[in-house]
Amino acid sequence: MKILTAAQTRQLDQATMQEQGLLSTELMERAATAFVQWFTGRFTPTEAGEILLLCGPGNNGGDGLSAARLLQRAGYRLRVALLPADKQSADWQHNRRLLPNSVAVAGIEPGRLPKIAVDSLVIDALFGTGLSRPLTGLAAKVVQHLNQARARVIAIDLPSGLFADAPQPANSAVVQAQHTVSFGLPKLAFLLPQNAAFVGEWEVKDIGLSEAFIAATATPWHYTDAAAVAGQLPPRPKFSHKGTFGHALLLAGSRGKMGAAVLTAGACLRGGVGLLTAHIPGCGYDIFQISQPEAMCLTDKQADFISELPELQPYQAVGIGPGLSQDPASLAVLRQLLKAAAQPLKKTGHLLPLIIDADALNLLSSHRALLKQLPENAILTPHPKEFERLTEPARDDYHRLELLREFATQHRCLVVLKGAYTCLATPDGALHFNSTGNAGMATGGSGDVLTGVLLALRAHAQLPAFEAARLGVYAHGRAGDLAAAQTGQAGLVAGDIVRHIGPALAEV
Ligand SMILES: NC(=O)C1=CN([C@@H]2O[C@H](COP(=O)(O)OP(=O)(O)OC[C@H]3O[C@@H](n4cnc5c(N)ncnc54)[C@H](O)[C@@H]3O)[C@@H](O)[C@H]2O)[C@@H](O)CC1
Ligand SMILES: Nc1ncnc2c1ncn2[C@@H]1O[C@H](COP(=O)(O)OP(=O)(O)O)[C@@H](O)[C@H]1O
Ligand SMILES: [K+]
Repeated sequence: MKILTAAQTRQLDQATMQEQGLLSTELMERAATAFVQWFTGRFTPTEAGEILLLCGPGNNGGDGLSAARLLQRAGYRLRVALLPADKQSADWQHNRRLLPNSVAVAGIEPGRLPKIAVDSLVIDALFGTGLSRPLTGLAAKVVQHLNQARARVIAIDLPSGLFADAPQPANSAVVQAQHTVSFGLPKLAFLLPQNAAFVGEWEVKDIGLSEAFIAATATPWHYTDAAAVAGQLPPRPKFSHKGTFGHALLLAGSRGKMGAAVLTAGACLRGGVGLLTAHIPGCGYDIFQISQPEAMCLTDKQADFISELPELQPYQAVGIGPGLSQDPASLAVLRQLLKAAAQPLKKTGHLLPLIIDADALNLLSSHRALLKQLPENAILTPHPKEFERLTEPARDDYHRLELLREFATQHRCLVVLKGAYTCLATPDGALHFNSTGNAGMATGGSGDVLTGVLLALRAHAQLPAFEAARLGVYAHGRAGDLAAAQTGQAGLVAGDIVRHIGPALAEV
C-alpha cells in the first residue's frame, strides 16, 4: 500500500471524482458514511451518550457535519460546535444546510468554549489534511481545552493540528485522540512514535479512491500489509531436498549471551532454511547443541567470543551479530567477512548475502571506514539507538527517516530500522513500513529472532534481497501477533515468536 503526501491526497480526491464522475459532496458522503459505520460498530447510542462534534471550516468539518446528520438518523444524541472562520468550504455549506434543526449547533467563541465532561465522547472534525500551518488563536485554544477535558476523542481523518506528512513545531496544539479513523491510505504521521499520543489507535477505511491514480503516483513511502507479501514465499517443490533452501552460516554468541545465538538459530530453522551452521565461542558448545539439535555447530578456538571466520565457500548467506561481543578479535572477524563478501561467489556469481545485527552494527559504528566495504544489498537491522550510532542523533522521527534514506542509498544496502512500525529502507530510497507486530515484542531477544528469519530467507536462492527483507520483517511481526494471542503481550518472550514463525509464513 502506498502512503501519499497531503498534497497528493488532495489530487487523489480530484482524480477519483473525475474518474468516477462523482460530485465532491458525494465523495464526502462516502467518507462520512465510512466513519459512521466505524462509529456505530464501536459505540451504541447509550454508550456514546451525548456526543460533542467539533467542526472546522474546511472539508474535514464538512465530513463532521455529514457524519452528524447520519449519526442523528441512527439514533445518536449529539451537539455540534462550529469553529468560526471567514469562509467555509462549499461542501461544508452543503452539509450544514442538510443538518436537521433538531441537532443543536452552537458557534465557538473565545470566552465560551464548549463544555466537555470527563469520559464524554467527542468527535474531532476541526482540521484534516488541509492543515496549512500550526494551529494558533481560538483553534489552538479549543484543542488545548479538549485535551485537558480527558474525554474520549475520535478524530476524523487526522487528529486536528497534526500534519499528515511532516513534523509540526514543538508544543503545537494537536488533538490527543484515542482513535483516528482515516480514509483511503494510511498517513505517514500515524507511523511515527512521536505522534502516538495524538493519533491513538488508527484505522483506514476504504472509500473507493482511484486505484489508477494511486498506482501512477510516485512516493518513497509504502505500508507493508498482508497483500504486499501474499504469495512471496516460494513454494517448496515436491522433490526438494535440504540443499534446495540454502545453507546459512550464523556468527553469534559470547559468554553470557549464548541465548542470542540459540534464538537466532531457532528462528532461522523455523524460517525454512535447508541447513544451518552456527560458528560460536567454545563456551557455548553444549548450550547450543542441546538447544538446537537441528543446527550444526563450529566452535571458535576462543572460549568466550568469536575470533575466527570459517571458510565461507559452503554458505549461501551469512548472519553476524546477535550476542557477538565487541572484542577486537570479533572486529577482525567482521573485517574478514566484509572483505570476503566483496567478491562474487564462484558458484552463482552473486555477492554473498549478509545480515548484520547487534554488536556487529556497533562494531561498524566504531569503525565507520568499514561501511564502505558493505556489499550491495547487505541487510542491516538496527534499532533506533544502533542506527544513530551508525549515523548521527536524529532531531525527531522525521529526521531519522531522512537519515535512514540517506544511509541506505549511500551504502547501497537494506536497512531495517526496528520499532513498532519497523521501516525497511532500500538502496533506491524507498521506505517500507511494516504493519505487523505488537508491544509484547518489546522484550529481549525479539531482534535476534528477526535476524534468524532474515538469514533463512536470504539463504533461499529464489528470494531477492528486498523481497526477503520485507517478507522477513512482516512474518516476524505476524509471528509476534500469533504468539501474543496465546501468551498475552506481557507474557510474550522471544522464544514464543520463534515457535510462531512457521504459522506466520504458512499464512503468507
Ligand atoms: N479522500 C479523502 O481523504 C477525503 C477527504 N475528505 C476530508 O477533507 C479533508 C480535507 O479538507 P480540506 O482540504 O478542506 O482541509 P481541512 O478541512 O483539513 O482544513 C482546511 C481549512 O482550514 C483552514 N486552515 C488550514 N490550516 C489552518 C490553521 N492552522 N488555522 C486555521 N485554519 C486553517 C484552511 O484555510 C481551510 O479553510 C480531509 O482531511 C477529510 O476529512 C472527505 O471529505 C472526502 C474524501
Ligand atoms: N512496540 C512494538 N511493536 C511492534 N514490534 C516491536 C515493538 N517493540 C519491539 N518490537 C520488535 O521487536 C524487535 C526488537 O528488536 P531489538 O530492539 O533488537 O531487541 P533485542 O536486541 O532484545 O533482540 C524488533 O523487530 C521490533 O520491531
Ligand atoms: K480531524
